[in-house]
Amino acid sequence: MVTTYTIASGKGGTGKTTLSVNLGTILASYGRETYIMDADMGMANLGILLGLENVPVTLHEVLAGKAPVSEAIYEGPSGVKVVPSGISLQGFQNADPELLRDVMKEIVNQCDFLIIDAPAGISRDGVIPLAIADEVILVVNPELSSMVDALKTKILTELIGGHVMGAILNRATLENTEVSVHKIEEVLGVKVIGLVPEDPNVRRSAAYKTPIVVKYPSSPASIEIKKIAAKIAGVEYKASEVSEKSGEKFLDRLARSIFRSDK
Ligand SMILES: Nc1ncnc2c1ncn2[C@@H]1O[C@H](COP(=O)(O)OP(=O)(O)OP(=O)(O)O)[C@@H](O)[C@H]1O
Repeated sequence: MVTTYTIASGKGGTGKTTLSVNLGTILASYGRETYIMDADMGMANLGILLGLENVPVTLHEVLAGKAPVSEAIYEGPSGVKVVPSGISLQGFQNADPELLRDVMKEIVNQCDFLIIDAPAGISRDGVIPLAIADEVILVVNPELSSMVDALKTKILTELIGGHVMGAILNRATLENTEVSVHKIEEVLGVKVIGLVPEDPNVRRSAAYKTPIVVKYPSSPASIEIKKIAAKIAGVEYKASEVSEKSGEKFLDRLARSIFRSDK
């Protein structure tokens, strides 16, 4: 069974951390033992999104050989386990990304799912998460530049022996979408496994240091993230609330506009 997913993109700011935190939270809510690990060690913000920015031990200390991974595991919403990276530059400099594989192996032994939030770009610490995951999921924004960077990341992943499972189109809107799903699938050569709309509640929930799927579970982005998590877990997604069902009507319109054929 696939257990380790790296959420990557190439371009920065596409929504990797947001999706890692929220997918991890939903997978944990299914009662599956789920870990989220912040491999974006230079620009760590997974811990910040969950209010864990001041914890004493992080992945930095683990990768510097100063602490066992068991001391860097914290409990998040729905019982998801979180391994944050530290926010200090010194901590980043002391961390050896080569040890990431060993840390991952230790975690994989105790979980159903491990979600790795990868850094942007193709630095050494960015390449390792692409190689060690069972599957890489690319996060793409509806812009050509984002698609080009995702393509580079896909090529790199395959060069180093990794595998890309699919792409998530994040921050999709009805109005400004430079690329359709068809185009993304054609260019990247992978399936689009989800379409997450631009949603102001993503930022609002970040301000509350709470995943949107917890703070605003019926918001359009939450609904789509739940559908993606259901696909990953191999369970059927069921809209649970009336507001969730009405949110789906908007999402249907969005999907129709973005799935348009532009061959
Ligand atoms: N679907 C969305 N709707 C609205 N805002 C979003 C959405 N997804 C992400 N954002 C916002 O975009 C910004 C970048 O998101 P995030 O930090 O998750 O990206 P990232 O890819 O992890 O960034 P980095 O490459 O810097 O680590 C954040 O301010 C976040 O709130």
